[in-house]
Amino acid sequence: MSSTSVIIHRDPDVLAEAAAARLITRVVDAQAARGHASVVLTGGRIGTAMLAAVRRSPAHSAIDWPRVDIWWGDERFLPPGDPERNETQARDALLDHVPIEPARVHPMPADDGEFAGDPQRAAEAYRASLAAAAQPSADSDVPEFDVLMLGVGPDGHVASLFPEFPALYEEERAAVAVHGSPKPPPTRISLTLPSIRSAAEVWLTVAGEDKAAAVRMALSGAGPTQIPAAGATGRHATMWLLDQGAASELPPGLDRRATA
Ligand SMILES: O=C(O)[C@H](O)[C@@H](O)[C@H](O)[C@H](O)COP(=O)(O)O
Repeated sequence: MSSTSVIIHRDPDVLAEAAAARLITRVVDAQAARGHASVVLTGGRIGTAMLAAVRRSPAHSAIDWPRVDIWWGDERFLPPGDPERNETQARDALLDHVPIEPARVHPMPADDGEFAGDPQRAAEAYRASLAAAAQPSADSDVPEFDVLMLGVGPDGHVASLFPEFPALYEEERAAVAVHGSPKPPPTRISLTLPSIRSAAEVWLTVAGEDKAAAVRMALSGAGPTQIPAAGATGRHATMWLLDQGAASELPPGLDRRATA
């Protein structure tokens, strides 16, 4: 049975720091329990700010970084090293500053080499990477993700799953190419809802009043086709980590303030 928690922080900076502390603790606990940890990163401002907060935290040394696997929930299909790529921003914010094993960082392919101009083939390759890392006994085509991080757009999108887009209806493939994204750049690769839902915990980290309506709808029963964030639930836990702006339209009873 999955639980849903809503935790509200004063502002985006406190949200990023608090989410970073929560992530450090969750990774340390996962490593204590099963010897390693598998984390799925998100792009976007708050997702990247959170990674920078992990880097700044002295507690990040409590993580056994060589035993962490890093995946992505989505990626902008751009050339390697493009500053707009989620991988580039995650490396700048955190991954290039911790002793992580390069082979355990699994970026989605860039628009380059054998994948140049072919996001479908890039998505296929990422599906193969996910499947190769899946536990044979788990009868799954993705690894056991301990924490899957997501940002949320004003339209309720998560990863690169946008309202009414075909990728939302994908029930088989773990990752797909997305064309015509309303959020630039237009071509992306994204995990699908079944992959997202396979994670033990899904954390939706959301800041800003422009997201308040999407947050309200997602937590008030909207369907995932209209509000994809509504479909982003974890097997054991779904955590909505919000700042006061993103929480400003929450219905009564869903309003649990973590800080004044
Ligand atoms: O590649 C991306 O753009 C992200 O994965 C996307 O899903 C992002 O998380 C949301 O759009 C929220 O972005 P902000 O936190 O910047 O509002």
